[in-house]
Amino acid sequence: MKIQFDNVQKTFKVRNPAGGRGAFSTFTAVKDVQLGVKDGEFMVIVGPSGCGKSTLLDMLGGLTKPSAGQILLDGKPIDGPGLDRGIVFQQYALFPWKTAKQNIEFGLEAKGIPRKERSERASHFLALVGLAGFEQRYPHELSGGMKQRVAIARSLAFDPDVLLMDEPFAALDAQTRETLQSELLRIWEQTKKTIVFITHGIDEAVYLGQRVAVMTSRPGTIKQVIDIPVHVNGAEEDIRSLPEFGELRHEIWELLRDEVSRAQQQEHTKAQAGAAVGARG
Ligand SMILES: Nc1ncnc2c1ncn2[C@@H]1O[C@H](COP(=O)(O)OP(=O)(O)OP(=O)(O)O)[C@@H](O)[C@H]1O
Repeated sequence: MKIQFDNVQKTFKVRNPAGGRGAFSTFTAVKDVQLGVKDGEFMVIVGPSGCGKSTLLDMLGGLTKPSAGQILLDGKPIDGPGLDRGIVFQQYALFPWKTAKQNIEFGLEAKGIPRKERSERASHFLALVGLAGFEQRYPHELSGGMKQRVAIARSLAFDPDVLLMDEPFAALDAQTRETLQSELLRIWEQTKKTIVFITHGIDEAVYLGQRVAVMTSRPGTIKQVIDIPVHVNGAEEDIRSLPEFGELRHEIWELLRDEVSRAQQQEHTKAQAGAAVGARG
């Protein structure tokens, strides 16, 4: 396995609603997460809001550590961020004062890559994401979709083994999102990267993933992993209208439906408890 989540748990210390000194308790965001991702695999993680998807990805990126269990990358426990993993977030995080090309070159410079190679690599990856001819544009001169393409090109230019994507297309309009989804599949086929992609979107999960891991709501854990047959998962135009696509979408929707209502119930109970505390205080 390229990546192995081994009984991973993450807890946070949170303030109690009643307040006061020492009024902290432990909140379990994810627990018992057991999941393997194969080398070169496109794994999608889908789950209700707040179930711990970003927490899992942050731990994979080495931005935070598991409270229990471990995450292995190539058999070694992850111990902080590294250039072997590239992260693409929902927000583009580009430097506004640098052009598209300079945004990519900047990271490569920090990696010690010579000027000529930096320039070649930046142009190559901008072309790969469909932005040839836009090298000299500043972020404010690019659309949301284009900015996200630059962010993806920047991650790829580092040549990481693994690409971690946290709802990268969530802020885009539907048409741009679909275009970028099919481009991402094309790029994945060309580069053979291992991709872990997080989303709320069921269609997006079925369209992109070779496997889709469905999470439970609080505490987040893996409820089921669904295999997506090769012919359903592909860059061809009308894959979304295949009956199998609809069946898989429905299967995941049903798995999620119970979780979403459970999460809503939890919110409701929490709100009532908060109101009771407020009334007492
Ligand atoms: N630093 C933190 N301190 C306390 N609680 C946190 C912290 N980070 C996340 N959480 C809690 O952990 C849970 C999981 O959060 P996370 O952001 O991973 O969920 P998510 O599935 O990515 O949500 P969404 O889909 O809404 O982005 C949430 O209930 C959140 O409030």
